[in-house]
Amino acid sequence: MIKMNDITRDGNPVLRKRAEKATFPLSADHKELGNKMMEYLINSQDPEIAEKYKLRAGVGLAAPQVGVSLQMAAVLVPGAKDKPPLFKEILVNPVIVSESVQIAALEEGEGCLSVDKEIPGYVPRHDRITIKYQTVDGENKKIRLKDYPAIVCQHEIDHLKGTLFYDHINQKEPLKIDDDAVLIG
Ligand SMILES: CC(C)(C)[C@H](NC(=O)Nc1cc(F)cc(F)c1)C(=O)N(CC(=O)NO)CC1CCCC1
Ligand SMILES: [Zn+2]
Repeated sequence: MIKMNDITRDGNPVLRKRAEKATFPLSADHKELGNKMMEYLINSQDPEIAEKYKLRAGVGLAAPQVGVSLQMAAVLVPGAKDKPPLFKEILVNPVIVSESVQIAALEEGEGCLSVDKEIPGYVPRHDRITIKYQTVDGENKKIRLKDYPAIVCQHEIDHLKGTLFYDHINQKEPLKIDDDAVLIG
């Protein structure tokens, strides 16, 4: 199982590389990697397992964060208690094909499993996006996302381009954001 010490941290060049496109059919190793990344998210959201293995509760994990420069990311956005997840998918070769003019940001700012320090500030993103991606079985999908799931997917797709969340923060005025930006609580 993936544990915290398997997660690459800021400073590791793999986090700043543009990840390689995955080719199909996916190798057994790449399929396994996707499942392991999703398993991390599931484990990390289980209070007992997270406590036992000291896992940070994660909603998304991109392959470069486990040292593999491949265009693949697992996303697991939990739903309300005892409800199914809002969004659960392993995205292969994801591409944002359209994005709203409307800007959105998490009210609390963002963190990252690969960044150990807190970096305050709004991370401006798009409130709604349309993503095209392939599943691990090579099926082509096109989905529209908004609000928190959209933020998570933008954060993960950034990792595949070597971008980290704080690259988007206004260094001079971290808490400055468009007046009409949607703040997601
Ligand atoms: C960095 C960390 C704080 C661990 C962040 N989790 C999070 O924001 N809260 C969270 C965790 C849950 F399990 C369930 C839940 F609803 C909320 C996170 O997983 N990521 C993913 C990451 O680092 N991917 O590379 C950072 C988030 C910041 C904005 C979107 C993803
Ligand atoms: Zn991250």
